[in-house]
Amino acid sequence: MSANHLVESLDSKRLEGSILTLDLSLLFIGLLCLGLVTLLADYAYMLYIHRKLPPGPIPLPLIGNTHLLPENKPWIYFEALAKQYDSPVITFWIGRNPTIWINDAWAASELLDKKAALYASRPRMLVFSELSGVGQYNLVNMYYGDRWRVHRKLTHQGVGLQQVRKYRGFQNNESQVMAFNILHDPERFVTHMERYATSVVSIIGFGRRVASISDPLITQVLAIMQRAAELNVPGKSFPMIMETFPWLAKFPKRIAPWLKPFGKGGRGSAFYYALADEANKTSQQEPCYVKQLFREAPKYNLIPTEIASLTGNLFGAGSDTSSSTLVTFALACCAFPETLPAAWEELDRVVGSHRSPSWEDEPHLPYVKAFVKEVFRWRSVAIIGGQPHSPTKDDYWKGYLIPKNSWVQGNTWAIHHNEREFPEPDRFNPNRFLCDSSDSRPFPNDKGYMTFGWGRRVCSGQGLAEQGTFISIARLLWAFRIEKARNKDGQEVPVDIFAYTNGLNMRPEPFSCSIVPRSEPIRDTIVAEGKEALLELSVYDGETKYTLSQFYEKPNVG
Ligand code: HEM
Repeated sequence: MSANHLVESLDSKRLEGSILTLDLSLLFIGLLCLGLVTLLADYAYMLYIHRKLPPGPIPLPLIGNTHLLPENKPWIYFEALAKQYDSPVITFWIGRNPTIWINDAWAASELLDKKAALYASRPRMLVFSELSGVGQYNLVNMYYGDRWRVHRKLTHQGVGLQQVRKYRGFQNNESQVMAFNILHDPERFVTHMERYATSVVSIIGFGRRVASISDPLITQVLAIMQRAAELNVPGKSFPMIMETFPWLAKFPKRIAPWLKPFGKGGRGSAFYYALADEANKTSQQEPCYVKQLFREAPKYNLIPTEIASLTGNLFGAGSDTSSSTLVTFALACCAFPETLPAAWEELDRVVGSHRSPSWEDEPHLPYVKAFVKEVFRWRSVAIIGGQPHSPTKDDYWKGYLIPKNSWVQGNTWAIHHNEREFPEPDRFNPNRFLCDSSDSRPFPNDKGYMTFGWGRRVCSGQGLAEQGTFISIARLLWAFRIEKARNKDGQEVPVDIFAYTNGLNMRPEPFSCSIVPRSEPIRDTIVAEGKEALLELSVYDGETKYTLSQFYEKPNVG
């Protein structure tokens, strides 16, 4: 090759290189422009829709309003937004999705109760439903439709209003055992409340009681439920940030460490199915919910994951909620001792010392009933009304659009915190629920609270929870003086009525209190009734060979 040829060939290589670089730059610029145009078009659409929706902060492209979310307790922030925009119904964009927050009882009733059929569905819930692995196999998450109807019907066969009266015997016994345990071990009152609530649903589901506070159903399952509830509150950290950026969930798990906490999904299903199958084969009890489910399974083509979710929901939806409500009751007693003498007077007059309250006493205990309602209202456990509802077609509220399939959440905190219905809302005041009291105000439903949700998705276990909460609070009020603890110097240890967990189901942060029987005759009655209750409950004694930890590495049950 001559020197000339060499120079020419070098030049042509350089030229080719330059053309390639130019091509790549053009491609890059082209893609950038396309991306920018798409982003602008998408943002223009967001702003266009935003104008039609209930008021709320202007969304940013892609992230919507997510950056505005507080680290903790967003329900307080949404309550403030409703005041700022002077509208009980507001819009808050989670990423590119507008979510609608209802902050007032009348608007909630108008939309979710009066238009129950329209708002009977759930929206897409990436974190709570899809990544958890059970999604549309669980009643709690299901879109409205035939399968939801089947699950709702089956759940009612277990804990519907007709059924729960039959459970009064063992529910009362378990509550007597709770009082007996608290008498002997008052420091661990929270654990005894958890055992009580878990045991009641365990007897219903599996015909087996939870006798010990170290039972894995309490130490493992309840702990995981509480953690899951904390993770599923709208927020800007993991995992909820994936509701803002759903594409983050599309990575293969081996290269996406943020998806690791979701494991293989469905291990809870495998555990609950194993418990159900075991109880179906071994339990001697009737009625026993799992036996009924296995009998109905062929008729409704229930797959194992569905059997697992129907039984698992008793624990997932029923035990933490019920026990947290009782912990709130204890906190209210400590913080508002002035509300107790009226309850004691009523209980002493109607019940006396030689027996504890029964359901037959209920009509004669109006103040205690009002006390229970105020516990449900004051610090409602499902603080944002459980899972969101979703309209099955476009709807309008005061001319504002509520789009089909959108995320519509009742903010129970704001609803129960409204000065108009509940003056001085942070003050625990049972008189609000006495109809002849000057503290009582109009409310859109007869119960006077919205603790159990709305419309067709109203809590399936409401009857069981209300029945159990009444008998337990009546008994604990009758049995004990529940007061602030005292330090070494005899001074009261203050309690903080705002120190609550950040979960979807909230409960008071740990606090110490003093729990002593109100009199010697009452102490004797607690002991006698507790021992008798244990004897009566012994028919439900039993063991399981399964714990949740055995299922950590096992796949879904199909
Ligand atoms: C104090 C106790 C309880 C409270 C405060 C409570 C509250 C709630 C709330 C607010 C909802 C959502 C309602 C809605 O979407 O409008 C709900 C749903 C549900 N609850 Fe409860 N609950 C309690 C106890 C129970 C118990 C004991 C069970 C069963 C044993 C249960 C089973 C369910 C189920 C299955 C759903 C889903 C219903 C559906 O989506 O169709 N809950 N609960």
